[in-house]
Amino acid sequence: MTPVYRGYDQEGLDAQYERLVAPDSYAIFDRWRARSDASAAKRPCIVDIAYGPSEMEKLDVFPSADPDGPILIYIHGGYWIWKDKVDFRFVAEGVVDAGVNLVVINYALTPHVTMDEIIRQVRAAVAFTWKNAGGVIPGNRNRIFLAGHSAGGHLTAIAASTHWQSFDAALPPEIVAGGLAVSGLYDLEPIRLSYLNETVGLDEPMAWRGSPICQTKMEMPPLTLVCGGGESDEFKRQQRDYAATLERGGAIVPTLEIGDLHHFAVIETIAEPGSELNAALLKRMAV
Ligand SMILES: N[C@@H](CC(=O)c1ccccc1NC=O)C(=O)O
Repeated sequence: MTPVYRGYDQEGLDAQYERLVAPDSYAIFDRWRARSDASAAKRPCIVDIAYGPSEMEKLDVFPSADPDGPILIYIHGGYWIWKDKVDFRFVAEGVVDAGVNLVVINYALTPHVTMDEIIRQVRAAVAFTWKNAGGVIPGNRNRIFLAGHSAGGHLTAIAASTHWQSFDAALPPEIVAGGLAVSGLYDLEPIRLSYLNETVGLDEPMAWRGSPICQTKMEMPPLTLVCGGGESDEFKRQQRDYAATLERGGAIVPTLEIGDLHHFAVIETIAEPGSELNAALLKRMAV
């Protein structure tokens, strides 16, 4: 065998970042969509607000009963290739009744755009939310939190490391109060070396620029990291290594590996009041 990354050969590395981790993956995706449709049908929802000029730069807002409550920006996963905000409206079930104003964002996908462009779009969504909080987006702009799963966990962490005044001189130094990343990718180098890169299209400098583990900043907003105990060794390794890197910088990083849940099971529990993941999220937002 020819080692490609950390002792894994190509097949071994690809297996660590497998597409469909559960035998019933497609049934799970159908259930997410059905729960999302039901969730949108039963509560107020403002859909497809443009946060930028391109087709995919749109977000949906689920207002809570507290227009001065926190704002949670949810960033969906799908290895930067698949999925859409409409698949993750079910997240509202876990947060809106607790007084959190939920924003679920879309972003363009690879190979149509580069990772650099996806990161720019997510940053633009966060900046738009800060500028419009208390206006078109209900909620308190001093309490903007980020959460995301998988590729969305990656985008949560990289957005948390943004130098906002370099991104947009009109912004203050910090506009994010904290974040929670579920099953995130914090190191893109193994992604660049895997089968995923045929579509994701990273080169070495872009993988480095886009890796949260390489891009921590001073005074990061506090992050909580969560994954399932049943995820692949690489997902668990990514979480451990990123937490250790942030902790070397002086941060306190609550870290959870939940039960034996797999990659798709863990995110579903975000919508269950009282679950470990839901409790960790509400705690991060102090609600
Ligand atoms: N591979 C799956 C999607 C996928 O990987 C995924 C879907 C939803 C949430 C997270 C995912 N994985 C990482 O971002 C598919 O083929 O649709």
